[in-house]
Amino acid sequence: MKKCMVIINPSSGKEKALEYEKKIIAQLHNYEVVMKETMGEGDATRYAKKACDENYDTVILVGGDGTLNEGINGIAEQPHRPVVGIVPLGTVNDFARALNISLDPDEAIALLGGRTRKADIGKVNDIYFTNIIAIGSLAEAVGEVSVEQKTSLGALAYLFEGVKAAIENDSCNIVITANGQTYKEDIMIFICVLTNSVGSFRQINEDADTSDGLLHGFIVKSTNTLQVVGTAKNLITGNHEKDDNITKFDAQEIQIKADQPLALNVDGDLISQLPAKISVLHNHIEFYCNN
Ligand SMILES: Nc1ncnc2c1ncn2[C@@H]1O[C@H](COP(=O)(O)OP(=O)(O)OP(=O)(O)O)[C@@H](O)[C@H]1O
Repeated sequence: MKKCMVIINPSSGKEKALEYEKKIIAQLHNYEVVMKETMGEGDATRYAKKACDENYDTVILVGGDGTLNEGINGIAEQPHRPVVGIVPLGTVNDFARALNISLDPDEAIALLGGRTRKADIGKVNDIYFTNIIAIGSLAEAVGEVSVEQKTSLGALAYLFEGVKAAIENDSCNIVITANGQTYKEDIMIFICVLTNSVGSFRQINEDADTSDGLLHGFIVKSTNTLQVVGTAKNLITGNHEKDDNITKFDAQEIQIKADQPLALNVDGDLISQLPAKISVLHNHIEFYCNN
């Protein structure tokens, strides 16, 4: 019988994640299912790695983008990589959106065990990511949103922190190298994205596909308070070309350094620091999805 490990973060989904346990087991009735509950940081990584070591066929990650990122970090390095299922219970769920997985948990559960598609996985230094790397004061502010804020405010928590950081407008100097070209910029934010869903905005990186083998980089220059709102709007609505403060490029590898200590926001959490080497692992993991 095929083996499936279900990794549930009970703190996600407004703390209702465990309610889906029975439905997942019913959906995967032809699998031997082992349930694991995370207690805190690193658990999803450890359980997912164990599933690879023990040749599980499938790993289901039940939680938000944080749980997904941790699970992928347990799988990406391993020679045997199970098919991954996602039950998205986060506030943003960018990767699930990009793979066309319903944000309705019941509909997402109905996809488990069905059609699959391979997707690219990003690597920054020795950490893996599914969706985004961000650098700059805005990226730091978003990374500092607490689990409690997200539980009570949902996506608004990100909006509050983002607006606060944009108004304070702390800039930083970074050097980015990609495709043999070097950009030395005073930035408000730099983002490197794999998919077409960025903080749930779908127009920023509309043409990207989860399996295009590319990193999509956006350098947003630091600007004066008057221009900040216009530039943010142009970024969000995909009007990059008409805004001199935004430079967009695609690459397979990006190197970034700075002369000051700068945190790296990886899939929504501050978990590393510059310097960074970012690369893409093409079609590296197979996911249950609707495509
Ligand atoms: N039992 C638990 N109680 C509290 N926190 C937990 C528990 N298990 C895991 N965590 C933590 O939850 C975080 C991940 O939460 P989640 O999956 O909701 O992602 P998220 O990044 O908060 O998602 P989103 O931003 O989309 O809401 C990780 O930091 C992890 O360490």
